[in-house]
Amino acid sequence: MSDHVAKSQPVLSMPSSVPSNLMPSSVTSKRHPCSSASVTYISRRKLVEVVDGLLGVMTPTSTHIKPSVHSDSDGLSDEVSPYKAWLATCPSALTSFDRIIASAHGKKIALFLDYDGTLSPIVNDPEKAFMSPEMRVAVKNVAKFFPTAIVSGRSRDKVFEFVNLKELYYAGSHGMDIMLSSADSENKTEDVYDYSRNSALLQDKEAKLFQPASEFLPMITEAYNSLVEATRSIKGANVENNKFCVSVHYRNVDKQDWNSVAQLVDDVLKSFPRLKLTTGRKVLEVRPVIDWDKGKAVEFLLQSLRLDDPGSVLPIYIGDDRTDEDAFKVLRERNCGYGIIVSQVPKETEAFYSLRAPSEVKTLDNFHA
Ligand SMILES: O=P(O)(O)OC[C@H]1O[C@H](O[C@H]2O[C@H](CO)[C@@H](O)[C@H](O)[C@H]2O)[C@H](O)[C@@H](O)[C@@H]1O
Repeated sequence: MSDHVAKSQPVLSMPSSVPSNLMPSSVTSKRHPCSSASVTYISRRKLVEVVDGLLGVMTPTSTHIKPSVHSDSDGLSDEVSPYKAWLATCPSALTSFDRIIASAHGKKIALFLDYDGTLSPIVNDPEKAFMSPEMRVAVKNVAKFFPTAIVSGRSRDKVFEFVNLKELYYAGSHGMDIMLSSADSENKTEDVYDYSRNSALLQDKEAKLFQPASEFLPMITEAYNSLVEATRSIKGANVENNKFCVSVHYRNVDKQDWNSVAQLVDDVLKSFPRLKLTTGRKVLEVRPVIDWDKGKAVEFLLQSLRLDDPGSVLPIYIGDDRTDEDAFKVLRERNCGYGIIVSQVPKETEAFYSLRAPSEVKTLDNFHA
């Protein structure tokens, strides 16, 4: 898909949680048009139905979820598997369903979803990481009840192309490209931001875009070109431009060349002291040195959408990767809501709960709005 966002969208005012080094001097924060207007209070029964769907918990007649003895254990019996031991510290969100529902009682849920490895299974070709139609229906249904945001390392356009649901909020480039509007809010004009940050850009009726690394765009493009050139000779290496960050994939590279990829990337970065390197699932991520990550993006979204009262909102973030740990940590430190890690193997994590695979994240079959 092309750009699903009008090119002239204004840049958002930053809420007070934004670090002062990223805060422009003349920001005025006001109620955002997409604030709690789009949030629906729902009954406990409905909440159970929705979260039940979200977590893929099946009704007694359902056959979608396999029993908890897992085929991908280390070959030991289930009683002694490291996975089972890990579940003691990071329990399955499926078996903890009642507890999650109990903590959501009387609150709105705000849902944050990573994309790769969470909504779509990990595949060799990043261009083919499609989300299943069933998953799309599931997310669509959940978003009818909960404000729902996708928080991805992909470019915002790319992840929108995959998810293709206008009713969601999207944060691309690991949260460095946030669009704060959904289809629901697009026609609303009654709540208007004070666009005091940049009068040239902010005369529009709706503030929608927040891009804390916008000044890095030319540098990222330059780094992308250098990385493509530098890794050209490595068979299977693939460089992906995620707008405010760059992914260098080595999933399809012969294992003996992995070090060469890392070395080449490191060499390129020597010319870009304002870019840093992080790692993901068989991917090296090059991004600006600014203090911004998925955790900050979640805080920003909660505050901008007026969902930052822990007494009335329960944020839930589901993700599978290291970059999602920043968001898990924020929820843990704020003592509000839960991180849910998607993993088939034990991992050190800040998440409270776990799910084994996107198939367990999927909601929908038993969801009835
Ligand atoms: O934050 P996410 O939405 O999880 O994005 C993180 C990275 O995901 C993608 O790479 C990963 O998934 C690919 C497709 O399954 C897989 O081939 C790759 O090995 C994984 O690292 C995406 O391509 C990256 O740009 C994202 O940064």
